[in-house]
Amino acid sequence: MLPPIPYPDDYGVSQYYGFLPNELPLEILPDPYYKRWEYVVSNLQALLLSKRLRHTIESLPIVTASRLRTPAEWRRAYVLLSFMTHAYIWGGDRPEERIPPPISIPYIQICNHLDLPTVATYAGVCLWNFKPIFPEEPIDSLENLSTLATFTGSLDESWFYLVSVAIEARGGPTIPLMLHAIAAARANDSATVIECLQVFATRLDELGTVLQRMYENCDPHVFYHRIRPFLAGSKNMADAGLPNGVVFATGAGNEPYCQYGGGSNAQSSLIQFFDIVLGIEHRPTGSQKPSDSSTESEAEGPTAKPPRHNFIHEMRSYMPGHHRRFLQDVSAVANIREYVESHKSNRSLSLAYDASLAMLRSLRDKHIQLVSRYIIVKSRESRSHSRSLSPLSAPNNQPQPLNLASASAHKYSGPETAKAERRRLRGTGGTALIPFLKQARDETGEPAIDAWARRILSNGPVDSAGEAKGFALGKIGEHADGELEIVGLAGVWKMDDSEGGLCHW
Ligand code: HEM
Ligand SMILES: N[C@@H](CC(=O)c1ccccc1NC=O)C(=O)O
Repeated sequence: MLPPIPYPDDYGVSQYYGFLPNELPLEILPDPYYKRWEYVVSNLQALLLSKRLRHTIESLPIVTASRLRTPAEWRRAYVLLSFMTHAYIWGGDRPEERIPPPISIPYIQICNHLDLPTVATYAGVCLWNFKPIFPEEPIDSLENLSTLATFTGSLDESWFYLVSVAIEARGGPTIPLMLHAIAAARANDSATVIECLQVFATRLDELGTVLQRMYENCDPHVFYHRIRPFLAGSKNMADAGLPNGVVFATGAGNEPYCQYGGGSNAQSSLIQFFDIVLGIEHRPTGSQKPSDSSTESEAEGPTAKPPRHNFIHEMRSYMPGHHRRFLQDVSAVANIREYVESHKSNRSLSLAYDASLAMLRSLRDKHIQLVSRYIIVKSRESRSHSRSLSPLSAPNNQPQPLNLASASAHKYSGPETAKAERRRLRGTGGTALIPFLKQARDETGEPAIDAWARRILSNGPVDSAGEAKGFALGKIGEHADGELEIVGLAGVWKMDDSEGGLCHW
């Protein structure tokens, strides 16, 4: 018996808005018991700039989660506590590692309830932190979206979150669409699978267009120096002044240090849903695609290495529990890749599938460009700027603040070492940025390459013009020395007999 195809409503996933809540986020908690949280968050920017934020939070009366009622209230409370916690940690001259009881106590309760870690995740800053400008109009357009909470009060920060909200809203309808495709593949209804894949590819293409609207209102300088520092977590933050992580002090005594990665769009269940339905596998960062023979020995041999860090999978533990379980259950039924591979002669099916892969890959390409402009370029600029200032030219010759949020995204301490730069160029989860993102992009094209490789091996590769026979997305050519080369979605592949066939070049 095949497992049932998950029904989105059972997991708090909307048929229309996907992982955005079906009911709009609350703009305010209705119970006046929580009014002080609301006051603090609505004045966050002023409290931060005037350096009154920490004292204000320390002086709050302790209120617990006991009066939260509806799911929307729990989500609003998570947003409020996430913003307060990050403002508290990063909103001073130095980061503060001890979170005081007025926020620790309710934050732990709320996160337990929602099955989330005690850190500002993508759900807290994006999914549950928006409102439509005109409530009767659709939320899948940036023109109709506004944010609820921000650290800086800037349009740049709002826009940074809202681009993701618009992507989630525009991508939401692909969830029922692709679940329908899974059901159609089960029923061997290839015409429906093709139709769904075609609509899916078009939608993915639209999401790329929305992604590129980031440049319109989010300035890379503001992002890198003013916004990003507040989104940092407590993991790998020694350079920023949190060598051990943070402690959520509840008054019980002996509370442990904990370390969590900061917010990241890698925590978006929607993007992971795309990978899952298309059968895209993401390997641990830095590991090659195993050949059939090497898998076994790697897993079981006497010199078996411990499994490597798989950042994308780890990010599922930063998703709300319901969403994480939805992805798990969709993984158990995802059959499209297998269906396409077992119907190789159906060219329309392969084309529609490969087009979806190509669109998702192109989304990742656009994203890499965004990361270069918003992080890599900005971080290099800061480095050359700090080189041009000698440490002795600092005002009053005082040690410079370690704080990520008030100064810039890395500490000022004179010329930076190569090691420090490498560290800084890691994402919120400590991944070596560009290689990680490029690997994720390349893995997106792999199922298409696999399908080509198999077809080539069984059918013979090229026609007289050196073009692939009927392959839309790759070109196959023969070099003068007789070597076969395929320029595919994921790069260049060559036939190498010593490697046992087609291999990535
Ligand atoms: C200025 C805007 C953005 C910047 C600077 C940025 C930066 C990053 C960074 C540094 C990572 C590496 C993982 C980490 O450490 O967090 C990442 C991952 C990721 N980002 Fe973004 N991001 C931005 C916007 C977006 C948006 C709007 C999307 C929505 C499609 C997105 C989707 C992803 C995904 C899916 C990953 C995981 C890697 C993958 O699956 O390819 N990002 N981003
Ligand atoms: N990973 C990004 C941060 C990031 O993408 C992000 C963080 C919190 C909420 C949303 C995010 N992404 C895009 O809207 C960074 O390292 O700067």
